[in-house]
Amino acid sequence: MKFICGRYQLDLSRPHVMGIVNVTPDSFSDGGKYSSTELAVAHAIELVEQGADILDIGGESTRPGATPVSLEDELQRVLPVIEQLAERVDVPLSIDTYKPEVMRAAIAAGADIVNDVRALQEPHALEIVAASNVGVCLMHMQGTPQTMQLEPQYDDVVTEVAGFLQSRLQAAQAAGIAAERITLDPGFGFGKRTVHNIALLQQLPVLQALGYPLLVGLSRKSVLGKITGEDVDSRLYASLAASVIATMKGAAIVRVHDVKATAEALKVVAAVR
Ligand SMILES: Nc1nc2[nH]c(SCC(=O)O)nc2c(=O)[nH]1
Repeated sequence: MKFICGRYQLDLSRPHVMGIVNVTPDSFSDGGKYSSTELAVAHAIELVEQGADILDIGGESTRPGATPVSLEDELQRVLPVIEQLAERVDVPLSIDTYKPEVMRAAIAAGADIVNDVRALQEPHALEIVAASNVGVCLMHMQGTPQTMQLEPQYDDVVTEVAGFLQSRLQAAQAAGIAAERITLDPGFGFGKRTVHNIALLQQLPVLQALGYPLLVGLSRKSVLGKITGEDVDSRLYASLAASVIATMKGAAIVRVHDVKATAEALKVVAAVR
């Protein structure tokens, strides 16, 4: 299964690890010695050394209830990191944003993938991606980061998420984005309760049947906390279990914080799957 993303063409027949690089001032507690750019770049390089196949750079937290970040602030955070990494690492760089202006600037700075939690629904997002040769991840979210966890409701979450992703696929194809440039993502935790997240993981093969590589992000998420009782800093083992389950059920890419542990676990999956 081929994924064309900018300068790269990935063979997704083996599971790939996408390392998370959060470039938000509060994501690196360094006492102000270095800027978040230097720390983010150093962290990203370390993730590649640990086995990251892809880096996902994000300047705005989309966690439930997260405060929105201005366009200027997001650009100032992510562009220097992408520019430096484009020269220093040899893996696809993904920009985790829903803002079309950030997509445009990040692509110009060297991003190979647009990872959009809003599935290119913002005005001009489809055109910006179509005019490039970057890969794209179309993710499902119900509501917005500010509202999505207020009593999310579904009649049948898997059918509804699949239907949304199909509608976004049609929009992407209509805009001229080639199928080989597209991955899909159920958006674990984005407007879903534990029962919904578990159903989506259990029935991942239904989404895989849409015919596109699946990207899954469960790393350290609250559904794992609900299942294990562990807080966010103690969810490595649960995250590894989630990555193994997801890839055994067909996920092609897992988006994680803990790259070395996940890369090793996925070597076993690749040997057995
Ligand atoms: N494609 C994709 N992008 C993401 N960005 C975040 S940010 C929230 C967090 O990491 O807790 N989650 C995801 C995800 O699940 N899929």
